[in-house]
Amino acid sequence: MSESAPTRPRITVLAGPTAVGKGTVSAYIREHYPEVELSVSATTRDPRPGEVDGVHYHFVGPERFAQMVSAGDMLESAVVHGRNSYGTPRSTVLKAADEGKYVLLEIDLQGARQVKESMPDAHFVFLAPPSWDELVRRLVGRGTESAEEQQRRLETARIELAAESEFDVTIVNDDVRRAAEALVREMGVPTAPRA
Ligand SMILES: Nc1ncnc2c1ncn2[C@@H]1O[C@H](COP(=O)(O)OP(=O)(O)OP(=O)(O)O)[C@@H](O)[C@H]1O
Ligand SMILES: Nc1nc2c(ncn2[C@@H]2O[C@H](COP(=O)(O)O)[C@@H](O)[C@H]2O)c(=O)[nH]1
Repeated sequence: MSESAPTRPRITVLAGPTAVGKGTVSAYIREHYPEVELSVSATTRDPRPGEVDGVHYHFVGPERFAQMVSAGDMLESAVVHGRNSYGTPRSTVLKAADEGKYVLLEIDLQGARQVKESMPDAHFVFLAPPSWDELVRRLVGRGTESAEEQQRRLETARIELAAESEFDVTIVNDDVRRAAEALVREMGVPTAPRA
């Protein structure tokens, strides 16, 4: 019997409600799995303290963002929480995928739906909170948004939680390391037990 052909890594899309821990899980993967290519999105939102341009996001103005969209430079883009624009630069994602890298996109539900249209073979992972109360605790505890913005994000969160069944798999983020290790396994990244 002939050996089966090696499978190429699929692009993985990670979505989930605000403050569930997508960024925290991605940061764990950045630190522990440098072979994973984390897509760096463009956004019109202002940087939070500690966020680095080109690492966490490409921080751009609304005009530059609109130019990128109209030039077809975005794989997907959306206005998230009714306020700022976010988008995935197409060329870096496709180049990394062509090179056979494990690519991870951390994006919102609208973006995930757009990627599903253009790349139905991608792998769609939903990150869920242990409970609604814990989600609220994390959002408030992060302390990066005003009370008004927190309210807006929680309204979006209700919509995003209702869309969980659109995803291939759900990972509950009850523990960052456990959730991140589950995600890299879902991505097919070779893993070794870690101390
Ligand atoms: N497993 C966890 N247990 C406890 N706290 C967590 C866990 N994962 C993340 N957090 C905390 O929850 C807060 C929100 O996490 P994070 O910013 O990563 O969420 P996010 O999903 O990227 O949010 P957003 O969509 O709003 O950008 C942070 O303060 C983070 O430290
Ligand atoms: N559709 C897209 N959504 C994105 C992208 N990059 C991030 N996001 C999502 O936006 C919200 C808010 O992020 P925050 O950093 O302001 O808290 C969150 O759900 C992200 O996943 C993107 O390129 N496209």
